[in-house]
Amino acid sequence: MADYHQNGAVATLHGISQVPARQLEAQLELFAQHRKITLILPSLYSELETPALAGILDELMEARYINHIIIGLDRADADQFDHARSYFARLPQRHEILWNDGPRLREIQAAMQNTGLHPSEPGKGRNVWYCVGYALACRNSDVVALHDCDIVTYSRDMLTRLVYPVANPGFPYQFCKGYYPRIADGKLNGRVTRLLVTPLILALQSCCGHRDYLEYLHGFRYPLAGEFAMRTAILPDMRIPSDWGLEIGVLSEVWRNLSRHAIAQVDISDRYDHKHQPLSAEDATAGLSRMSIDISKAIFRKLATDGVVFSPEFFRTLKATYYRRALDLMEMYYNDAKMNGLSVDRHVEEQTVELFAMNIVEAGAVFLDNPTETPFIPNWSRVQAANPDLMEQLRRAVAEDNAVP
Ligand SMILES: O=C(O)[C@H](O)COP(=O)(O)O
Repeated sequence: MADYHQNGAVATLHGISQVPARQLEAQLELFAQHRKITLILPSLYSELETPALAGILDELMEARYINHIIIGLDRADADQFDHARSYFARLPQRHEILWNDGPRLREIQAAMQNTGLHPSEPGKGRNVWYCVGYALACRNSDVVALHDCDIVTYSRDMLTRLVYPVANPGFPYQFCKGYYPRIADGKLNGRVTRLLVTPLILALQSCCGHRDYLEYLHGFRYPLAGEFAMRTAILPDMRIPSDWGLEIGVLSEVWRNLSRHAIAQVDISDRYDHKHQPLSAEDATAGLSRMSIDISKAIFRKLATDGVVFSPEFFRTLKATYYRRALDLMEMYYNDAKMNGLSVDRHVEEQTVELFAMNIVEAGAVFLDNPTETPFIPNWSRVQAANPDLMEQLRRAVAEDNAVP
């Protein structure tokens, strides 16, 4: 049974739903006549070979309220790009593929490198950043939504609910983040959200005292959800992290740029499952281990800009506080899972918490040792100022790549 609790930090739009999904969709189709909606899909070529993306396309074919779909394609050679073009051809909406590894976009990336504004590392952040630049260059959208391409439990109702709050002209929201429980095969998932982000925020609240930013972050029911929608007008000023801090980085940018009254989160599904990354306990440069370090750094950096002073002693105390909080939460997750007929492996969860505790100290050390590190890719307003032609070059390059042979 869904509740209707509001935490006061950001508006929460629940899934108590007495409104049939098709009715919500019909309303959205009306709003979409005046607020054009673009969907960004950051994808790896390998995802085209999965049933998850095929299922997403089946659903998107019926999403008539979407005006334009922009697919950011990473790790594809020429043959794979050709295959991607025929793969996505069944979408009835206008759509283009950004072939990030193709010669035309490579040339643009090289030109960007000369201005010193190029994203430092490849990955989802860079992919999304180019898609955002292309969406702005097209000048044909009022709302932009984004979601991952590995969602196994996808239905277009998720997209409808995600977009609705920013497309409805009667609502004040400029940014909306999705939330849901990550459960599958009788298991409680969402390991980084449950075992790192929530206890880390609680520990930081204990160590730093009250901070509006921490209260805001804690208000999100699934802060790592990759599903969000926003008014296009806020995109040019948004800096996007190139590493795994993408989701937290976007929330931080929204906190900096918008009033709280303009921010919402929405229940988009009763159940969510996706591709699971390995924990990668042996290798801190991969899997959830790397993710936990990038996310911790993203939060520390944001707090530093809010005046928090860090030291090695602080991080030692934080680690101890985090560990205690995480163990307390583990108990709660365990009992919650049990009562709902789900399972949680307490031993594995505890090992995960031990790894995350070490990674918090590691992230703190990296933060202290690299005071000038900026993993943010510059926002498009700055890129426009540095190179006013770039957006148009990007638009032309994508048009040529996608032109019928
Ligand atoms: O959301 C998360 O916590 C991470 O993406 C990991 O998710 P998983 O445990 O469901 O793989």
